[in-house]
Amino acid sequence: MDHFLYKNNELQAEDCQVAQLAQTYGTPLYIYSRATLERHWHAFDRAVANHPHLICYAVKANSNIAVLNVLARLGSGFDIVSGGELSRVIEAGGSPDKVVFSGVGKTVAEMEMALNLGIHCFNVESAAELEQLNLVAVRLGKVAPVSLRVNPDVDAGTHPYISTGLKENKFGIAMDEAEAIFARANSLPGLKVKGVDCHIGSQLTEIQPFLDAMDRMLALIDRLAEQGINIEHFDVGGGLGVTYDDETPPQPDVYAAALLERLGGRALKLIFEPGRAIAANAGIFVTQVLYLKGNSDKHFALVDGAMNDLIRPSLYSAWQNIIPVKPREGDTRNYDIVGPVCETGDFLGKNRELNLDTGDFLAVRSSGAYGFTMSSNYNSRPRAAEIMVDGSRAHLIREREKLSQLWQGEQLLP
Ligand SMILES: Cc1ncc(COP(=O)(O)O)c(C=O)c1O
Ligand SMILES: N[C@@H](CCCC[NH3+])C(=O)O
Repeated sequence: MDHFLYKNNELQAEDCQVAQLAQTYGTPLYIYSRATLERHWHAFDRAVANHPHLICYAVKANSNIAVLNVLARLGSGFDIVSGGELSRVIEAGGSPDKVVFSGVGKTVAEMEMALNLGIHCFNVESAAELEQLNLVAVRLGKVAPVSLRVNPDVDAGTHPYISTGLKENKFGIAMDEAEAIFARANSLPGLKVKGVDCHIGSQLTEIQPFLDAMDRMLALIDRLAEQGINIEHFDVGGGLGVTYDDETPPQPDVYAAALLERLGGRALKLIFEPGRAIAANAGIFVTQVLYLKGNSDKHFALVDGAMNDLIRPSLYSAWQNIIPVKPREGDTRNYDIVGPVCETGDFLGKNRELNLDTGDFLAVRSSGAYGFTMSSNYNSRPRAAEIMVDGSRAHLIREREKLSQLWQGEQLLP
């Protein structure tokens, strides 16, 4: 069930009126639905309920502390890519022993932090990183649980910028080097081999690339077993897509059932790292029309939200639905919805048929993932506020940035 629906011709966020929220908290504004976040997480967890598993929500999709806390309370694990994300998980009440640490460039300080907190597993992405992690662990008198991220060289069929499982991408260890690096990991005193990991890309709408990757990874796991290297878990990564427009990605139950079937009775624990599938449709981005302008063939709606708040349309030419918070009767016009940033590429959507007036609120749907987390202060614009609705209640979970925060920490020369 969608928790952002019209009621009496007004957009609601759960049981709250979006227009009222926009007036109370100001725009641009991110609004998340707690019920949707919980529903999406449970959909994943239920899909593998009969198999040993851990759902590690990918923090990069939406790292607001309240969002992480909602998921931590459900018992979620977390997939992190930095010390910053790890500290957010801890602040939000997440368990370090359910954290997997992905990323190609972990620093020594981040390794130390994660070892001292006792995370579930490091997803190691290169031979060089493996050696570094071993040194750090030995120095601290610890043994690091490791999984090697192997690049299965499959085409995820997604946008090139968010495809990660091809040989030409920077991620993971090449399949033909994997066995030797596993053997090396197995011989190092500071490491304990736990798993195998892959992640082939984001916003996948077909199941086949996941299955192709899985076949290659399972064949590797079987070869490792022959060498006496026993793998406890298989981390399948994230990447399950969502509906932005008319895509029909598999639902988590269909996706998980297909993976479980491929597993063929192997007693491997499965780790999932979904980000977008949990957070994207749990959020909207609300912006207000500042000015309408146009000429005989082009109409622009200048809104107070911009590419610094929501960069997906500019960066990936991503299409996200833009809907009026209070739809008007009457004729529509073809608008480009553009922000105040001084870039031609600053748009939230192009060619949208809408009936607009100055002061109207618009909602950009599916903005709960890779929205706020990718925002910036470009043009010295303060970051938007974030709120979470929970039934008829709304909670401010991050205040709009104040102008003075934009230069905090910067110093004049003496
Ligand atoms: C290693 C890893 N895990 C999980 C994710 C989450 O991906 P998604 O939000 O597509 O589920 C990503 C991002 O693509 C990633 O790089
Ligand atoms: N930020 C991307 C997804 C990247 C996933 C991170 N590995 C998006 O908005 O679609």
